[in-house]
Amino acid sequence: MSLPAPAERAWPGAALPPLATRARSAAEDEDAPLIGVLALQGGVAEHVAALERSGARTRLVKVPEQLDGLDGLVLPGGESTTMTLGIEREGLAEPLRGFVGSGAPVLATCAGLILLDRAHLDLLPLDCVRNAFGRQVRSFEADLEISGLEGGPLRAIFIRAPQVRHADDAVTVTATVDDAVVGVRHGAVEGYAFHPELTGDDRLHAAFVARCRRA
Ligand SMILES: NC(=O)CC[C@H](N)C(=O)O
Repeated sequence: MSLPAPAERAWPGAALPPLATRARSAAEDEDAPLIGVLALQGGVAEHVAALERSGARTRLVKVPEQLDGLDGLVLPGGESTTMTLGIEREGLAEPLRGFVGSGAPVLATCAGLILLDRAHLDLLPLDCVRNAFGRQVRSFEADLEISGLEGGPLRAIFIRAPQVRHADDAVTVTATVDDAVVGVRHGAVEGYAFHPELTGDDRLHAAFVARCRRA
C-alpha cells in the first residue's frame, strides 16, 4: 500500500462546544455504559462526541477519583509528553495502572497508546516508536482493514503517529500499514496509532461501547 501525500490537518476541536457542555449532555439512559475519557490534553471532545453518538454516557477524567465506577476508559491522542506530565502532576499513574490492570475495557489512540507502552505506564508488553512515519510524512490518511471490525475498511487518520514494535506474542496485531503495526489488542485493551474519532465513522467506538456494556 502506498501512502497518500502528506497533509497537515488542524485539530477540529475548536469547532466543538466547550467540554463541560458536552459532558453534561451525555445520554440520560441509565443503562448506558459510563465511559471515561482521560482529559489532561489532546483530542478529548472528539472522543466524547463519538462515544455519545454510540450510546454511551461519558465522564472527563482529570483526577483519580473520576475513575471510580467507570465501565471503560478512553486514552485519547495528543502529546504523550504533556499527558505524562499531567499524569504525574495529578497522581494518576497508579490509579490508571489499577484500572487497566483490573481488566476493564480500554480504548487507546495514538498518544494514548504510547502512554501504555513499556517506557511509560508499562501496561502493554510492547514499545511505541513516536513520530515513526518520519518527518516528511507526518500526517496521512489510509483505508485500513481492522481485524474483527465488520463493514469494510476504516478510514484512518495518522497525525505524527507512532508505530508498535517488539510486541510480545500475547499481543494480537489488528491493523498494519505498509507492514508497520498500527492496531493491537491485549486482554481488554485495544490500541490504535491513528485517530478513529476524527472521521465520523463510529464503528470502532460503537464496538467499544458494546464491549463496555457487556463487561
Ligand atoms: N496524534 C498523536 O497523538 C501524536 C502523538 C505524538 N506524536 C506523541 O508522541 O505524543
